[in-house]
Amino acid sequence: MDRFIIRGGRRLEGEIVIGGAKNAGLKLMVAGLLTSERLILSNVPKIADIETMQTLLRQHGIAVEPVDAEGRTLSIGGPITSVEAPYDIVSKMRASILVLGPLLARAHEARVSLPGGCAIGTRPVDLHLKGLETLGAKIRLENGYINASAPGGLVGDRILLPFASVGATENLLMAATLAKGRTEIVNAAREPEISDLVECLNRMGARIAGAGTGTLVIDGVEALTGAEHAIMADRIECGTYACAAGITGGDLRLIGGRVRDLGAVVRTLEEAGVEVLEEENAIRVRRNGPLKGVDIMTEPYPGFPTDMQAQFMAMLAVAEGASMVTETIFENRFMHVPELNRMGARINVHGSSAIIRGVDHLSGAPVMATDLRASFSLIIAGLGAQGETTLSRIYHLDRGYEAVDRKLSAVGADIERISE
Ligand SMILES: CC(=O)N[C@H]1[C@@H](OP(=O)(O)OP(=O)(O)OC[C@H]2O[C@@H](n3ccc(=O)[nH]c3=O)[C@H](O)[C@@H]2O)O[C@H](CO)[C@@H](O)[C@@H]1O
Ligand SMILES: C=C(OP(=O)(O)O)C(=O)O
Repeated sequence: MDRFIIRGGRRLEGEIVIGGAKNAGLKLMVAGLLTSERLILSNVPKIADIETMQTLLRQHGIAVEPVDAEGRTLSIGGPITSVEAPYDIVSKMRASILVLGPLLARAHEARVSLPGGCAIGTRPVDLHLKGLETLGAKIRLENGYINASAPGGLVGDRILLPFASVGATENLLMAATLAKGRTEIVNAAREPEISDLVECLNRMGARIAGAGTGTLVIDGVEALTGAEHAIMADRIECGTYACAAGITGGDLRLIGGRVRDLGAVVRTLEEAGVEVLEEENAIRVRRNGPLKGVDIMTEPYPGFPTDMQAQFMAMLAVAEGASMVTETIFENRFMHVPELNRMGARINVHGSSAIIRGVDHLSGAPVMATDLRASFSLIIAGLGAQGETTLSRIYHLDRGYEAVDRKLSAVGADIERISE
């Protein structure tokens, strides 16, 4: 298993190109299930989850072919030959559940493995299922699979989500594009990745209004066409490198990053003493003064994203004063805390909140990654620490971050990937 060795204490300076967003790209690929024509996606990141999604789409009979030599533009489309999403793929990547709505909408049936929980929480999919039932689907759970059918096709209706779930909004939104009549999703999630998906679906001929607001109105159409779409830049990758600049007192230009996508992250960086400057097609982040403790509460967009919580915690471990981080989205997203404490951090968890008492410095240690963002929080800690940190189980990181060692080395970090 590969691992990273990080020798900390180097200031990061220079430019990092932010890749296409994992959490937009995966859903945009799934949108390829909604048409028999070709969907051409560019700015595709080279990460393991995108590979897994290619495997899943091919399992459904959909062709996924690179258009350029590097495979950063993909052509997706074709007839659906299987409506089954098997356990071995879904258990690898929870976003696989998003094929359920599109399969039902186009093929009128689906058999999708239940995803189960993961390291950060139990993560039920009840809102996806209830919403699809509202659109007329018959759903039966059997042998760990969701068996769903809508022989006459889905029919539009009003769906009130009790919580603004990102995945449920996306599943229902895609399903509704081919339903008969009008669907209204109330209390829809407003994450920028959903707006990116809506933009692409509308290019494919869907009729969706309200992107970026809490109410999506979808007028179903007979069929969707092919289209071309560039995946938005990854706001979480952008925020992650901003924390790396923050802990090292660095100065980074994050190419492709957009302030408007970062929501509450910008204000929180500034409160912590990291300056954020908007430039043309880039964000510049730098820190000259001390890091200061801040309080954070994770919330749906435009609030502070749960996917940035672990990275901020690593940075705040060496801030002046205390910080309180409250996690409201997932019930078990503090797995990085014991590892950060092994590096000298002083963090106590009480229920859904963590108190971080800033220490003078962290010290390198062997640590273990538990999930995607937790992995990067340990890299951030390692970059700011004295001495050497070895991070193992980095397959979690490979799910969602491309070329971490290359990007960080190019801006002055001492980081090495050891392949075994
Ligand atoms: C691939 C992808 O885009 N993943 C993102 C997506 O995950 P995902 O789409 O799974 O996140 P949701 O917004 O659906 O989940 C948020 C909370 O709602 C709960 N819930 C969700 C659905 C449901 O049917 N029932 C239910 O109880 C979940 O268990 C969780 O506690 O949004 C999360 C919240 O911004 C991010 O952290 C993930 O990175
Ligand atoms: C939690 C994440 O992803 P997923 O929903 O795919 O587990 C994430 O991107 O931080």
